[in-house]
Amino acid sequence: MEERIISARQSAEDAMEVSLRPRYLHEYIGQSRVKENLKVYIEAAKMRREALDHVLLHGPPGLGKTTLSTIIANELGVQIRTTSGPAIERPGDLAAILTNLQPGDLLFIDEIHRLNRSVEEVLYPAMEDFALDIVIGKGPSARSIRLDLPPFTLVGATTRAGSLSSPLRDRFGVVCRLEYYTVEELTQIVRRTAELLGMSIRTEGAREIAVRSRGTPRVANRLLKRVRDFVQVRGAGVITLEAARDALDRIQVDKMGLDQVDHKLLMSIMEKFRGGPVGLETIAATIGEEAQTVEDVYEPYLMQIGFLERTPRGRVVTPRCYQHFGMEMPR
Ligand SMILES: Nc1ncnc2c1ncn2[C@@H]1O[C@H](COP(=O)(O)OP(=O)(O)OP(=O)(O)O)[C@@H](O)[C@H]1O
Ligand SMILES: [Mg+2]
Repeated sequence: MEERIISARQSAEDAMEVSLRPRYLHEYIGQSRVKENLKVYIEAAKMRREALDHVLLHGPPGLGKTTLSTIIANELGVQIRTTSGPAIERPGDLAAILTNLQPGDLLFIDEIHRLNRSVEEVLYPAMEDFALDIVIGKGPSARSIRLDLPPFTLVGATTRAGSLSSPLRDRFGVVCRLEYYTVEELTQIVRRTAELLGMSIRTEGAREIAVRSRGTPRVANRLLKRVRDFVQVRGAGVITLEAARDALDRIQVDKMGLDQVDHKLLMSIMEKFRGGPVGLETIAATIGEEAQTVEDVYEPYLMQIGFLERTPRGRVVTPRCYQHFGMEMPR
C-alpha cells in the first residue's frame, strides 16, 4: 500500500537523513531512564577497559533504536558494524562478521528476532564466551574446534521482543525498552530538527507538530518537513501555530496523529462490528494490510492512546475512541 505520512516505518527519504540523528547521549532527547542506565554501564566498561555487556533495545518502530546503537558506539569510542537478522542467511555469514571484529567493537544486529535458528546457535557461544565453535568434517569423523573471538558488544534491536527465543534473550546483560515520547520531548526534538534544517519555528508550532506525531520522533521529523514545504511555498519564513495547524490539516493528520487509514480501521470496527471484538485478520483485511504489520506498526499507538484494546476474543474499540469520532457508543 501507499506509504503513509504518519507511518513509523522507515522510508527511503528517512534513511538518507543520517544528519538529523543525535550522535551522543546528551543530544538524545527523552528516554531518560534508559539513558541514565546506559551512561553508567558505558562508563563502567570504559573504566575496566572491557567490552560493554550485550544490549537489547526493543520497542515500536521509529523511537530511536538504531540511533541509540550508534550513540553507544560513539560514547564507547569503538567502531560499529551494522547488519540485520534477515541479512545473515547462514552460520558462515555470521562467522565471517564475527572473526572480522576488532577488540571492543560494537556489532549491531537490527531486527534480531528474524535471525534463523542455525545462525542463532553460532551466536550463543560468541556472546557468552567470545568463542566460535566450528565443525570440521562430516559424519562420524566430524569434530568441533573452538576459535577465540575478540571481546565485542552485541547490540540487538527489535520491535518484537516477544518473538525472541529465550536462550537469545537471556544472553543480553542489558535490556532497554524504549517508550513513546511525551509531547514535551517531541517538541524539543522538532525544535532541534528545525534548527538543523535552518528553519525558524515557534514553540507553539513545534508543539502542534509534536502533538500529532504519535509519540514517535521519526514521525515528528517527517511531519516537520511537510509543514516546512507548505510554509516555504507560501513564502512565510517561520512555522507558527497557525501554519503548522493548517499544513497538518491539509495532509489529513488529525489532532491525535491519526490519518485516513487509522480512521478507516477504527470506523470499520465501530460501524461494521459494533465496536468489536473483532479478529486481527479481519481488521487487516479492511485496510488491505498484513496482519503482522497491523499488529506491530499500527496497533501499538492506538492502544497507547487508549483507543483500542486487545482482548482474548479480539480487538475492541474504547469509549474514548467513540468520543474522538463524535459517535454514540452502542449498548
Ligand atoms: N531521542 C531522540 N532525539 C532526537 N531524535 C531522535 C531520537 N530518537 C530518534 N530520533 C530521530 O528519529 C529517527 C528515527 O530513529 P531510528 O531510526 O533510530 O528509530 P528505530 O527505533 O531504529 O526505528 P526502526 O524500528 O524502524 O528501526 C532518527 O532519524 C532520529 O533523527
Ligand atoms: Mg532502526
